[in-house]
Amino acid sequence: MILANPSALSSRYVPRRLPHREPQIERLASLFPELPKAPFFRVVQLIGPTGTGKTSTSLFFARSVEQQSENVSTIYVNLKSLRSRDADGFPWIVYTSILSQLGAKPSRSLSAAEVFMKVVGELSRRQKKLHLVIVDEADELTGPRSLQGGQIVYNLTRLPELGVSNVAGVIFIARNDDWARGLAPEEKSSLGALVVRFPPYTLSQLVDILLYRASEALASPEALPEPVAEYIAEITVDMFERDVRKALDVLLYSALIADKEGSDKITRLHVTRALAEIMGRSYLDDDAAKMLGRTERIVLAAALRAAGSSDTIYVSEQRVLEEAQAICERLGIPPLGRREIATALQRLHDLGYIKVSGPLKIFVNLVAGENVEELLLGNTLRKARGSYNR
Ligand SMILES: Nc1ncnc2c1ncn2[C@@H]1O[C@H](COP(=O)(O)OP(=O)(O)OP(=O)(O)O)[C@@H](O)[C@H]1O
Repeated sequence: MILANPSALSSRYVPRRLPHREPQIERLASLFPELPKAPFFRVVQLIGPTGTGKTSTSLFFARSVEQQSENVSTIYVNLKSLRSRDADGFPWIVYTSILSQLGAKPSRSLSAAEVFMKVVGELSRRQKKLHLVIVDEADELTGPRSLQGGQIVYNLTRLPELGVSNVAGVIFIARNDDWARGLAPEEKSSLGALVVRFPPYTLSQLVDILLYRASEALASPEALPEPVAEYIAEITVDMFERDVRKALDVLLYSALIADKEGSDKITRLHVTRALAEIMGRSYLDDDAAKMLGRTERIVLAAALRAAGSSDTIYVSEQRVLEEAQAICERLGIPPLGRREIATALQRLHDLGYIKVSGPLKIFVNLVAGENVEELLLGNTLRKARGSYNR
């Protein structure tokens, strides 16, 4: 089996190394220089788009501090997974989650404010321990939740003022700076200005990360040839806004497909098939086909033909153009102009049948039955024959 250690590709797994996140880890360490000894309370924000390693970096840092001293203990809350529809109930759930991580039993009869005071009491009671609080998906806190919702940011950032001396700090993780804009003014000011930024990974960084993660999860390094890792990285840049989580999902699915086939390595074809599964391709039926104009039908049929005869997931605009002219010739109609084809491609992109990432990269995001050409071109063909017969 290629996939020797699938859990090493799971989203909860924090790897032993985080290539290309060394600067962020060092910056975090520099913001908490006293750890794992005496605490000096700090509030830090980790900001960056999806899949840039924010959560992993925070947990990696926490783990390295915990390894230096058994007195250090991390409290991690993910606000998305605790999300509650009831804004008033939300802080109660958050404080309750913190309380249970401190080993105390929450009680339903307490209000959110009372549970928070219990958290303060528990922290003060555990003087031998030094805590680091990580609040992930902090974007969930903005707006009414922060104001009506028990002022979670306000409370957590004022722990020292409440007499808690054994919390080293709170790390808030969010996707962009806007999250703080929705906070109440007093909460915003308590956040301070310590921000660690997470820029999206570059293509070559994605390749490095894929090869490293594959080395932990796959049976041998040969199971993921470098050109295939580059191919996954390219797809991640073009289609998934450089989100490394998506790259790892494609790697995991590709490895599963390769294993099912009994292959000893992952190929581009496995990646292509994995991608189709992940993207949940659209399905073209009769009704959907009726919504398309004649040029769009011809161009879509051309893109499907080009994709069918290609060994990569992309086709170029030039290949679509050649196929489209061949179809026009067969239909006995004048060839389509470049501009006409470009407009049709844009509309097909807007409808989600294809994804255009430049003239060389058109991905056909469509599953079609065997009769797809009849579905797309049947009418045009019959009309063309009719006018020919007349
Ligand atoms: N530099 C890296 N090296 C190895 N794996 C990484 C690296 N960065 C991220 N990953 C992996 O990518 C996945 C997503 O990372 P993580 O959850 O840390 O991103 P995030 O920025 O917090 O995303 P989100 O904003 O969606 O929560 C995880 O499985 C993580 O282990």
